[in-house]
Amino acid sequence: MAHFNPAQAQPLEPLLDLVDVDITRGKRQLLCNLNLAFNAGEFIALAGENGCGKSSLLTVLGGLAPLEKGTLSFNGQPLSEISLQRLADYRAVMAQSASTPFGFLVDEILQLARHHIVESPANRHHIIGEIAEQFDITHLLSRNIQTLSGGERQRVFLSKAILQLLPISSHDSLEGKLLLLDEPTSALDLRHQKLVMQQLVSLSQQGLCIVCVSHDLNLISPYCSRMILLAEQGCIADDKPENALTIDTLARCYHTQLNLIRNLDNDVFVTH
Ligand SMILES: Nc1ncnc2c1ncn2[C@@H]1O[C@H](COP(=O)(O)OP(=O)(O)OP(=O)(O)O)[C@@H](O)[C@H]1O
Repeated sequence: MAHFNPAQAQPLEPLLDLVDVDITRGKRQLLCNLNLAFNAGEFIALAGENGCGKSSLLTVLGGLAPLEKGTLSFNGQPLSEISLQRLADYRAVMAQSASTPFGFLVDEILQLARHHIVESPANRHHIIGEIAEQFDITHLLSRNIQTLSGGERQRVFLSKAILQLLPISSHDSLEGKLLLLDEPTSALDLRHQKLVMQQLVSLSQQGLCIVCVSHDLNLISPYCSRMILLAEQGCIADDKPENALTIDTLARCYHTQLNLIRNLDNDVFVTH
């Protein structure tokens, strides 16, 4: 896969540009006058307390919910003007409780992810096989999705979202594409948490922009390139994780006293 170097890239505009956006759900204004820009090759963690609007923001970023106020452009074009069919080539979303009401086989679900891509069956089989190996689901390919454990299912739906975006040729870059993940590691054991984080870093190094909602700050901090903390109806920190996470931002986010430990590499760890 082509290697993407963000330092060499000189994008004229961000991949995703959010200007003065409000998000309201029911009678509650969740986010107000939000301004954010996301670029190719970034791995961005999105954190904040329960109910602050992370999933709602993700659905807006993915073009799955209309904008009430503000503008949102994707690759320089208003997101609302891009058809869902075309959007499927450029952005994939993994919802918090991704599931299916039908008893598909895992392999069938992964094949569905590439239905919009014109490629040979052999190519499709090869790419699915590679991703299945990377996310440790090869042994699950012939299983009924409804019989899988929570963590197994989570790895299948994460693989599906990634397969939707992978180019036909491994020589093509993932630059210009966006992966939106809502708590993709919440059901994973330690080995699979680490495996998923390493794979996400690798994909972002190939140019993919990843926005990942997570409550597990200690898991994601050493891997993400940027951390956004949502609180007080907006973004209260947007920086490298070691700068975004402070006693003050954590207290504003979670309304409780938390402690921070820094290691020699300046990685930060949050403790109670
Ligand atoms: N359709 C809806 N109607 C009314 N309220 C809604 C609707 N959708 C979401 N909400 C409310 O909006 C708030 C934000 O929800 P959202 O799912 O975005 O939060 P979140 O930050 O992702 O939370 P969590 O960490 O618990 O996943 C919540 O209080 C939720 O109850």
